[in-house]
Amino acid sequence: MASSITENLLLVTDSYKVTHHLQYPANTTAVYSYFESRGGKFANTVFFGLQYIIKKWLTGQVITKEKIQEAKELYKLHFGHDYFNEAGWNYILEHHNGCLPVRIRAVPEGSVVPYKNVLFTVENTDPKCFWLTNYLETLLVQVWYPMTVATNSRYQKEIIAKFLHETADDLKSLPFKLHDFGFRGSTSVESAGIGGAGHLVNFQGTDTIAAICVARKYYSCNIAGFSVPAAEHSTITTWGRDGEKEAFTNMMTHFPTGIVSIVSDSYDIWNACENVWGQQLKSLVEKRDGTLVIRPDSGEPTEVVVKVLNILDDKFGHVKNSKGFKQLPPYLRIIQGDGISYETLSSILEAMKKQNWSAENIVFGSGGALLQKLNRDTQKCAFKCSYALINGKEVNVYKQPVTDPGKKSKKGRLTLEYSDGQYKTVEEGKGDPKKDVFVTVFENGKLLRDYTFDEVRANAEIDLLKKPS
Ligand SMILES: O=C(Nc1cccnc1)c1ccc2c(c1)ncn2CC1CCN(C(=O)c2ccccc2)CC1
Repeated sequence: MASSITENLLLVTDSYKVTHHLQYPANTTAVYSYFESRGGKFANTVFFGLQYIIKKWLTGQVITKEKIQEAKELYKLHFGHDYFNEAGWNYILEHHNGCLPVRIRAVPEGSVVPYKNVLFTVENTDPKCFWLTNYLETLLVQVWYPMTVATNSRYQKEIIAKFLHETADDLKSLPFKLHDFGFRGSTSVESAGIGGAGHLVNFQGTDTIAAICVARKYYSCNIAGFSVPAAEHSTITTWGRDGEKEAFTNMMTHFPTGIVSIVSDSYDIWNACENVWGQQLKSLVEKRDGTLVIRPDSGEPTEVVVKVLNILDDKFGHVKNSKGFKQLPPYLRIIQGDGISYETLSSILEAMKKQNWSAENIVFGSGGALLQKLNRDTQKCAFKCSYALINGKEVNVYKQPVTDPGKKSKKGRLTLEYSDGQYKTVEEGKGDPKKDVFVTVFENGKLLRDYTFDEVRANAEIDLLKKPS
C-alpha cells in the first residue's frame, strides 16, 4: 500500500525517532521539551504558525488501527527489522481514543520575542507516553518556516515605516507597501500558503492566493489580503514590439477605475515612461478614475526607480508633501517587484530620499526573498529536552557541547515571563506562574486556544509612533 504521509502522523517524523522509545532510561515517565530561536539574522522573532500545525495534524483522533498497521509495515521494510513501537501506539488508541496525550504551551501567536527565549513547550500527559513528546519534534519544528517569513517580513515593514515617517504625510499606506510575489518561487503550494500567511501577519497585499486560503482555514480570517488587476509580460508582449501602446491602452480600457498595474520594461522602460505614458497616453493617465501603477522589472533597482520617477516627474509633475518631499500626482505610482529583500529595501528608499522623493510614491513586490530564501538556521530554531521524570525523580536535562557553547540548552521546566516590557525565560521551574505569558494551546487532542488572524496581527504590530532611529 502506498504510504499516505499526507494523513498518517506516525509517518511524519525522522526515521531515528521510530527507535527512540527503546533509548530512554528505564522508568522514564515524563519528557518535557521546548522550542526556541537561538538567534540569527534577526534579534526578535515573530512567533507564528503553530496553530496551523496543531489544527492540521494534532487535533482529534489522529491515531487509528489502519495508520498503526501502515506504519508498522512501512517501518519493517525501512529498517529491515521490527523496531516500531506498536504497543505504544496501540496504547494511545485504546486508552486515549486515538488522541495525543500531550500538552503544548506557547507564547501567543504573533508575539514578538527576543531570541533565546522559550517559545513553546511540549510534554506528555500520560506517563506511559514519555516517548511521544520528541516524536512530535520533527513536525513541530517546521514552525520555523512561517515564523521566519513573518519575522523577515516584519523587519521590512519597520524599514518602510521609517522612510514613511521621514518622507510621507502619514503611514496609512504601510499595510500595502510590500506585496507578496512569491507563489511561483515557493517549494510547494502548501509552503506558499504557510509562508504567505506569515507575510500577511504584517501586510495586506498579496498575489499568493494560497496564503489567503491558509488565513481563512486556520486563522478564521475571511479575507487576509488584497490585490488588483496587473499585467504580466505575456499580456504586453503578445501585442508585439510595436503594439506596446495598444497593450497599455487595452489595460486602461478594460480596467477604467481603481488601481491597475502595468509592467512597462518589456522593451524599453525609458521609452515607455517618456513617450508612451508621458506623451501618447498622457491624458488617458491623467483622466482615469484611479491609480496607474507602472512596474519596471529589470535593471539595478536603485537606479531604475529614481530614473523612472524623474521621467514621470518631467511629464506629469509633482507636489511637495508636508515633509517637503516630492510626490507624483495621485493617479500615478510605481511598484518595484524585482530584487526586493530585507537587504536591498533601504538602499532603494535611501536613493529616493536623496533625490527628495517620498516613499509614498512606491510599492514593493517581493518573491523568493520573502518566501523562500530562508531556512531553519536563519533564526537558529531548535527543539530540546530540558526536563524528565525518571524513577519518579525530577531531572533537569541539558546539553552543553564543549565544541559549541552557543548550543547550550536550557534546564528544567521553563516559563516565559513578561514584565516591564521585557521577556525573560526562567529555568529549572523557578518561574513565577503569575508572570507566565504562556497559554496552553493544545492538550489531549484538543485545541484549547484558537487565535484569529486579527489577534495575531495585533500582537505583531510594529510601534507606528516610533520615530525612526
Ligand atoms: O505584478 C504583480 N503581481 C505579480 C505576481 C507574481 C509575480 N509577479 C508579479 C502585481 C500585483 C499587485 C500589484 C501590482 C503588481 N502593482 C500594484 N499592485 C497592487 C498593490 C495592491 C495593494 N495596493 C493598494 O494600494 C491597495 C489595493 C487594494 C486595496 C487597498 C489598497 C498597492 C498596490
